[in-house]
Amino acid sequence: MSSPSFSESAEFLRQATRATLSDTGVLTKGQTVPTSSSSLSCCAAGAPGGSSINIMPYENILWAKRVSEDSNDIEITYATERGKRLIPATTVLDIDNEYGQESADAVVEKIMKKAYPHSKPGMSVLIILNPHGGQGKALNLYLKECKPILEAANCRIEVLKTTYHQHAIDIGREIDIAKYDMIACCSGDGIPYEIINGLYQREDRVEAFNKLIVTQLPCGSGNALSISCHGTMEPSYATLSALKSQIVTTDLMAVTQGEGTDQTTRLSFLSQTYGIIADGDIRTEWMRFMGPVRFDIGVAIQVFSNSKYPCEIYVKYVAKDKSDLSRFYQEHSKLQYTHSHTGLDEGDFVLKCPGLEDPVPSDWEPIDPKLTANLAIFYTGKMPYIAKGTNFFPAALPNDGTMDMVVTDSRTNVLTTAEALLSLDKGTHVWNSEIQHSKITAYRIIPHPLRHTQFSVDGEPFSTQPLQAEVLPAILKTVMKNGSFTETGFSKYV
Ligand SMILES: Nc1ncnc2c1ncn2[C@@H]1O[C@H](COP(=O)(O)OP(=O)(O)OP(=O)(O)O)[C@@H](O)[C@H]1O
Repeated sequence: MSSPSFSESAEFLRQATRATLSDTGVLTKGQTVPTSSSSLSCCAAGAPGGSSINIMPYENILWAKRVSEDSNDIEITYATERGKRLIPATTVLDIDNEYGQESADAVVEKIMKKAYPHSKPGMSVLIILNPHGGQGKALNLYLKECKPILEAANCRIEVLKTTYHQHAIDIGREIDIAKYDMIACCSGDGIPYEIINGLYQREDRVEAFNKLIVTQLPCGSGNALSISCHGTMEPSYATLSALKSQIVTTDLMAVTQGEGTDQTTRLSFLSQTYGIIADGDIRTEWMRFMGPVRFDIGVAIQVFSNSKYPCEIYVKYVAKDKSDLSRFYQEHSKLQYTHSHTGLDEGDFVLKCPGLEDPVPSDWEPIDPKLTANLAIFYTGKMPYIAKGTNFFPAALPNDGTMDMVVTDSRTNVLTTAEALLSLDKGTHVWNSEIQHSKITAYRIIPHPLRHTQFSVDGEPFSTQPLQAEVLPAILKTVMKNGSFTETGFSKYV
């Protein structure tokens, strides 16, 4: 099915509508500009005397330009709600020049500055599209929801489709970084993971991470990056957020397995898990046709069968118990996380922890062996939402230099575990006294090879060799709608 082109979906008002600029948007009086009921989109307000005032918020404006050299009328293209998604629309306005002798060009410049306070208009965007993503829906979602917004915002767009498993690693390793401002992954979480790792494997990785913004336009079945950063699962809303939001440099986690020359390190932006959750994902691979619900089923099966995953875990804590963690969160959540960052150097990518062949450092603590002999869930993460409605790491902060760790014991009453898992949407599970929740900078986990299982790193299967991870602070440029992660509600409880 072909998607509506921009000109088909736009609503043109041929006659210029009188308008003025306000602090928050462009105001039109009397005549109605196409509007929507969404607060994110344009909204109409009643004015005294029955005439209406319509507000087109700057955050929805994609482009402004003079209609022609002979006219002072200004054509504005903006995102407006249609059903559940945003589409571009265009209107022509005769904007009051109440700012002295300003020319129409100066008014256009003013609108564009207000429309793009955090980013460059007309970015050069490389779309990495996984045609199999989201049970095969990714291409259609891109054409219908993302492309019209990108085109209306005058982005330079190049699309690369992945044609084999891990293709995006090769793309990240080989692309000409000079050509792009942003890599937008029209996919699930697998493609951003691969792109980040491809960039990491480049000789010029410092330049690559200094230059490129990596984001997700949610077209997969797991879209944690978009939910955590854009606060939405809707690709058109995420596209608007990708173009407009503040750039934040987030921490990543370096995950190492193997020793000496066999050592491999991968970057993880989301999470690593071992035990029930990893098994729930891996053992239900065959249920992929069911979509995300397969994961819930997998976890429920493991919880109710009281599965345990014996291992040893050594941790470098920053905030071990819940009260330390609350204090740490209060201090760090107030910090400003946005900055334009071009100052990385090779030292930022060098691992600081000893290799797996070396002893665990003396300032790392073992988790109680009685617990790890009966481990149910080991989960470390950097982003709050690991799936829609799953607020697993509500205390996660973009660049606090830590990862959040959640550990549970299979000896805990099944109903207590189930209750904790049922409160994942609110993120209140971390307050359950049976759940260990800490902020850490590094860990080593050594599974006891008793059963056939795997680690899951950003949703990708990793073998059950010993695994070590450490935080690489503030190295990935991404965009976050409010300059930080999507609200989790954690601050209400600290
Ligand atoms: N053309 C392709 N053929 C086979 N595998 C592919 C292809 N393109 C990408 N992949 C693989 O698909 C996997 C999942 O990608 P992605 O996260 O985008 O999709 P998803 O719909 O969220 O799937 P998942 O349910 O696995 O999270 C990645 O491991 C990636 O390497």
